[in-house]
Amino acid sequence: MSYPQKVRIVEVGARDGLQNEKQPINVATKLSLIHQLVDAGIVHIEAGSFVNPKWVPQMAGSADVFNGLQRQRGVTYSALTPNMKGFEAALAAGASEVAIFGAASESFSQKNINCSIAESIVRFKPVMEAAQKANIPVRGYVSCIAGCPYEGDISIDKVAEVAHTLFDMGCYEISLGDTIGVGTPAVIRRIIAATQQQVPIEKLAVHFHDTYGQALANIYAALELGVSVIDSSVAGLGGCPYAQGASGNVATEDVVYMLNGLGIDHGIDLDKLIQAGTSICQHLGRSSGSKVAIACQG
Ligand SMILES: CC(C)(COP(=O)([O-])OP(=O)([O-])OC[C@H]1O[C@@H](n2cnc3c(N)ncnc32)[C@H](O)[C@@H]1OP(=O)([O-])[O-])[C@@H](O)C(=O)NCCC(=O)NCCSC(=O)C[C@@](C)(O)CC(=O)[O-]
Repeated sequence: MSYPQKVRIVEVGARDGLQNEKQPINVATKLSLIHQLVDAGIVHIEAGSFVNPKWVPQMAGSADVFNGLQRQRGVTYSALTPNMKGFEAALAAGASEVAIFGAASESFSQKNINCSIAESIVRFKPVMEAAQKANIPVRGYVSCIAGCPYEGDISIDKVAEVAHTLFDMGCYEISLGDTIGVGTPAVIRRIIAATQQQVPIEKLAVHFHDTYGQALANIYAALELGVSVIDSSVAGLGGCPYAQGASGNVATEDVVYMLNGLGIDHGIDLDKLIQAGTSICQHLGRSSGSKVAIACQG
């Protein structure tokens, strides 16, 4: 079986991971997490989100996070931007990349960003144009690829269609999100096979939540198909505020351990990564969601 020789990890712990936390997390803690992750070798990190703070209070301090970064050369510090207001704030804060986030589910789109899928595309267009003018790369997300917390089953054709629309608009990469972690490898294979008819496989990333314990198996299936970009969250932090019951993203430590076993290059120091996860878990007063971190720490 052939896999990509090299994988890029997109670390989403500081955004997707922390956005759902009920307890306040100060800017210094977020910065410490981001700096530790970069020190561990992460080169692509979602550092925050410029959304309505009434909707996602935990991301309210994102401008301060961006302003406080000790930026390292070669590291991408990205932010979610659902509309022009978010984009302008991200630009002012110095985000090196932004992400627009759509969905393959109408109901999820309404709950998450307060508009239909078609309306979301209309809102994204000026963001794309402004980003192109400012030379800021734009990543695109498609949520609910394998199921929706409100509608259940989602058409694979819809996933491929939304992915194609975002790619066609100018997103350099499309991240396929199994927001509630219901996918299994056979389903994920079908989704990727259909989507790669519309978006080249090297432009696809996978973003799997581990709610049903399927994330690593699904990533393995994606690797077999040639996907080489994986979103993950240190210590398996996270969940989506608009997807009841969604647990964290797959833990970065567990992905790195699996990549090590497969001999796939990723550039991350597992010990330092585990340390970063331990620090944030201690701060949050909870145990790690990474099986590898738990095993390595006895
Ligand atoms: C998208 C909006 C803003 C639309 O919200 P809206 O209510 O439709 O926006 P609006 O344009 O009608 O404005 C209403 C109010 O929101 C404010 N507003 C408008 N835009 C912004 C902005 N950018 N930043 C700050 N404030 C903003 C605006 O200023 C106004 O304030 P008011 O006059 O009432 O005081 C809202 O629905 C929202 O903030 N939603 C939160 C979405 C979110 O962050 N979800 C979690 C991330 S997505 C995710 O986790 C999934 C993913 C990506 O990880 C992949 C996966 O797992 O599947």
